[in-house]
Amino acid sequence: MSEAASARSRHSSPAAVPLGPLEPMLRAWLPRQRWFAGKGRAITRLRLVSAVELLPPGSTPGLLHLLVGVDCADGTADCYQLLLGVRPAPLPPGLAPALIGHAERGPYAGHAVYEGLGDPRLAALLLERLRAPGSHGPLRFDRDPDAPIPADPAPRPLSGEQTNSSLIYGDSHILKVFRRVWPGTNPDLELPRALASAGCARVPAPVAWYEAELPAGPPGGHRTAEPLTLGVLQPYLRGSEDGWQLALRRLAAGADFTAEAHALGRATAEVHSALAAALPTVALGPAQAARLAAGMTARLAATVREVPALQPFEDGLRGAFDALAASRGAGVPAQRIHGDLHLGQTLRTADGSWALIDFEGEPARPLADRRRPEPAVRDIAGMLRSFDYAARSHRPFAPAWADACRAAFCEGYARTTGRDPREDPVLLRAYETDKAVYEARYESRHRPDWLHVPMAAIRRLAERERPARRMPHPSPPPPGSAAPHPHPKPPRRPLA
Ligand SMILES: Nc1ncnc2c1ncn2[C@@H]1O[C@H](COP(=O)(O)OP(=O)(O)O)[C@@H](O)[C@H]1O
Ligand SMILES: O=P(O)(O)O[C@H]1O[C@H](CO)[C@@H](O[C@H]2O[C@H](CO)[C@@H](O)[C@H](O)[C@H]2O)[C@H](O)[C@H]1O
Repeated sequence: MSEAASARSRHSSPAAVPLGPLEPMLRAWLPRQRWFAGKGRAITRLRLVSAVELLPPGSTPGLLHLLVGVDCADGTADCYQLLLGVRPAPLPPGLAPALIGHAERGPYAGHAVYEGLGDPRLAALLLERLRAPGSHGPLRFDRDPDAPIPADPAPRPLSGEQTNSSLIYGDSHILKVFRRVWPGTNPDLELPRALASAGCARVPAPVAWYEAELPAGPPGGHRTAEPLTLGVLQPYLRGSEDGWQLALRRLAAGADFTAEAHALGRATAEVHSALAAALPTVALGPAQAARLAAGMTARLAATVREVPALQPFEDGLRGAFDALAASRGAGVPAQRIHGDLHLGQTLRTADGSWALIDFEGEPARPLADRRRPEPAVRDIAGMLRSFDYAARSHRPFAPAWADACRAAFCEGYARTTGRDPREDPVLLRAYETDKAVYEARYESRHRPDWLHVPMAAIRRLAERERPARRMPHPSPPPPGSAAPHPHPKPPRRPLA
């Protein structure tokens, strides 16, 4: 792309860049975006944190990279990454759906401003930047020098529900553009890089990435020189299907999923073992267990305020967290984990193996929390909840299917690590409860029609029943990581 090759970039200081004319259109557009986290909160102010023209002023199209601070009436302040295309109005028909608005004054007067990722020319320019690393104002583009990136593959935006925005390039690579950004390396770059260095092939290895260095830090963050991770390019696993879609297809066909769940348990265990070997681990003692339980309890209280349907169950749910604090941690290892593991974060690849993706952690949690070591059971609880989600999205609800998958997943996990997660029932129940509470808030904010799914789990988890009765008792752990293990059988009793 000749434009890209010859492009200069211009970094303007916040004071010099007029967000003013763009502000009204962005105020209207931002809350409509799937990735906008401030839904339901009134925006009080937009602030320009950084602006870089990635093509020389006057280029057609122009590409404006913005970091925009969004202040809300409830006192929250987030920072979002926007890539805006700028062209003289009107937009070509193919770009019409990407329109954000028309600038009436300022340097872009008479221009249409649109979602730049929807423009193949601008998407191609972004890849060029990643192919030829270097700095553009506060933006720094990096790549793994040993990993080839093809020139000019056709880009297309990934459709579907997403926390961020992704572009697929010629079916060979996928670029995730983070939307809400924080100071500090995003675990979705940090952990896959660590896993790649450790030789773990279960996770696509980042081949290029870009960051921003803002000496003053963005709004809502500390004043820090820590870079903000903005995007990661990784190989696209062509012909793969995500675990959620696969599970739903199996359910619709009345088919078993336990072999896949078992293999998924093994894949998860492999990733956990590699992360534990590559990055620091700590043993959970009384103070850490109390801190974890306090965090879960606080999250429950905050969620009850936001989702009143939870209120009748609050005491029962809190019991799971009290039990965690009372367990005093028991020396359980805490390590870096995936942090938001569910079926939609798994890909069954063309060769039939499982890969894990999206190590960002729960998008609503502060980055510092997400980068803290935690018991691996947190991920296991996430996946167990996901089997329940799948079974509940099927009519009629298929509890035995979910139970069998949950048991198979734990057995697969145990086969690789030698420890069955069900041997830690207090921890597992606390994490499952915390996840269901998170899901209630997530669904009430993003997909109210789905709220009944976590609510069903909440009713079950709030019963003050002994946790050991929740899942079939594990078979004795195999005497070594490589020990053969019989194929999992469905439990006799449904869990729901
Ligand atoms: N390496 C990959 N190969 C193939 N598809 C991928 C890959 N990474 C992500 N995807 C697809 O993109 C979707 C969104 O990716 P994800 O990392 O979960 O983004 P987000 O954080 O925005 O939710 C996934 O559900 C999956 O379908
Ligand atoms: O966007 P992410 O994939 O990072 O994760 C968020 O969205 C998920 C939904 O898309 C949400 O997952 C919940 O719904 C799934 C079914 O759509 C289900 O498999 C998960 O178990 C359930 O938690 C996830 O919690 C949220 O962080």
